[in-house]
Amino acid sequence: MVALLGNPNCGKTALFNRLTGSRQKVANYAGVTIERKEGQFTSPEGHPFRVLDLPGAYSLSAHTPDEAITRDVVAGLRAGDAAPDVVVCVVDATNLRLNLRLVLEIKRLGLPMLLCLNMVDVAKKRGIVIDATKLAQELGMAVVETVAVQSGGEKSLLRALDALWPISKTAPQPLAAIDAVSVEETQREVRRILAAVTSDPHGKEDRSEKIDHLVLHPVAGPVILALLMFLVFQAVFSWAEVPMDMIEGGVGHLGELVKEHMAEGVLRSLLVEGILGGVGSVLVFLPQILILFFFILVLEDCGYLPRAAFLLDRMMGGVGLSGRAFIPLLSSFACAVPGVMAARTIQNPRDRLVTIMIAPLMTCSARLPIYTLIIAAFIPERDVLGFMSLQGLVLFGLYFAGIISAMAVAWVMKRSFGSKRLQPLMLELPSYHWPHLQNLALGLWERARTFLMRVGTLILTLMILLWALSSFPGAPADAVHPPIYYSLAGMLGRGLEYIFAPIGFNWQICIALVPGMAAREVAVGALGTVYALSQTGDELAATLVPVIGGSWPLATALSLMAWYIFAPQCLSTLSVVKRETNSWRYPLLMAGYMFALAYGASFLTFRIATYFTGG
Ligand SMILES: Nc1nc2c(ncn2[C@@H]2O[C@H](COP(=O)(O)OP(=O)(O)OP(=O)(O)O)[C@@H](O)[C@H]2O)c(=O)[nH]1
Ligand SMILES: [Mg+2]
Repeated sequence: MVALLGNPNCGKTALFNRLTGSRQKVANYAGVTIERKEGQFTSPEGHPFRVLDLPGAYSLSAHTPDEAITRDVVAGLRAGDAAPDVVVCVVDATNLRLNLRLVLEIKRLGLPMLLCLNMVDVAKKRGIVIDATKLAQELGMAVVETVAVQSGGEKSLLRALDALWPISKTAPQPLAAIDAVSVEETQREVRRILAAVTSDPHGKEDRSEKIDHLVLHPVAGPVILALLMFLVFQAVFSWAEVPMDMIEGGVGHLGELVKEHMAEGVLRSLLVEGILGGVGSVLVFLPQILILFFFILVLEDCGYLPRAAFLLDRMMGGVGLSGRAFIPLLSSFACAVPGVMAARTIQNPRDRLVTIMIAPLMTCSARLPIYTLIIAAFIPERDVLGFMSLQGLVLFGLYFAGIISAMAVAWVMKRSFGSKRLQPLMLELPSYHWPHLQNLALGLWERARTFLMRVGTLILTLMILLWALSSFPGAPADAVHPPIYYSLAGMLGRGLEYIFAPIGFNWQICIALVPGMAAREVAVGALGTVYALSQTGDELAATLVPVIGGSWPLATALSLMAWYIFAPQCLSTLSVVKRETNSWRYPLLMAGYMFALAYGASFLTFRIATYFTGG
């Protein structure tokens, strides 16, 4: 077993992916990997290797939960995991000064070891010269140069691993032996080695500094950040229009085809109303999700994200959150599950807890379909001030409302959890680089795949289930309502209506809320099925937008949007919170406070909107 170890953001995962052909997440900021990941490969000489990718660590005296994973794995302290046979210590060649301390610490473990000077391409470009032979002598281990982002850039590492074969097992020294050496002593050693092997121990870089001068400027910085965010939401609406129309047209066409060629009956209803109506209405949101992720991936890969964290640190400090919370919160825009897990990189346990608790208030991508559906149905396609689309603006507002409420909740929680001390933000600012196209394409592909998998499995299953519940039992002979009204789902919806009528939800929406607990976007699919089945007579199953646009009052639409800003019911988030906090207390508290907020916000929205629209 080979373990890849090193400081955060030095390219361990990129190297792991290159060796094993896996597709673990690689991005240009510290703290991307937060779990141990295992893979395997066969070396050029045919030896089988197992390899571990680990979270980045600054030192073996772990300060955060993700660093602790790394420490425990290399020291062989993790249950069910033997200590690695070989440690490949990956270092960022442009930042040897910072990286060497960990190398020296790991060396004291006494395990067979290799040093991997990664990012030598960047180092060369910047004129940093490192004498690898000398470094190998100084450290007493083989040193290889790699470029983890180029195909073939891992060859030297493979050769070095083959040279170590066969590898015998060595037990690591106890960690106490490592802690015994003082930090000053280690630093002295680092300086001595640096002086011996490099011509330019500082490795200054001006391009990144120049960009930072503008991007981190106290006035220009926040303006740029705001503009960027704004651009993203505009793009989500305007760029997605054509592909969305195409998908919608395709699904509609398919429905027509089925109707033409199948006799009316249960199976046809399942296919058209259950599957195409439900799954199709979720599927159309693929383009918007991909556009949103295109931007997030580009920002991630070029190195802008930690700068944004830096800019927002003061704002977040105002509510008692550390800038460290930025990346977990940002990940939550994709889905709260990775967001909650990314909170492991936060040192202070209270900060970490507050970050976990507010992560689901960030608008996850599963909410995007609901928002855009309602916006498309109720917000006119108009320009504001000549250049902003009103729809994009409303979407921006909804995301913004999520952020503001998260900040408010954080403020309250910080107060009640009783933690006042604020940790200064210590964040490494990686150098900028152009996004790697391959990375980007892979990231988008992964996103599309996860989404389609979800649609094909979870959502499809729920849709079929919902269709069954909505179709049986059938309507009585003297029915005045569409058959779904008398079905099991109809009864459930009408039962829930007692609870939700005060906030303006009709029984159709109430039905959709239930499967929406498993996955929020299912609510949209469910509305698709419910309304397809609600139609009486021979009407064609029209697309959802005109149907709800014609049948809901505006106040209901606004109230539903407000509901989903908080949308308390996401089972996978609650279960990951249970896992990460190791108790039922916090997931229950989370569900409780979010339900209360959702109900309250919807109630207010509905009442105020009803008042103004004269309902
Ligand atoms: N130019 C260049 N870029 C690299 C190289 N290796 C990695 N990168 C980039 O460096 C960044 C960090 O890579 P990761 O593989 O995520 O780093 P990591 O060590 O796994 O980071 P953590 O998981 O946060 O500890 C990414 O943007 C990569 O594209 C390299 O050899 N050359
Ligand atoms: Mg990594």
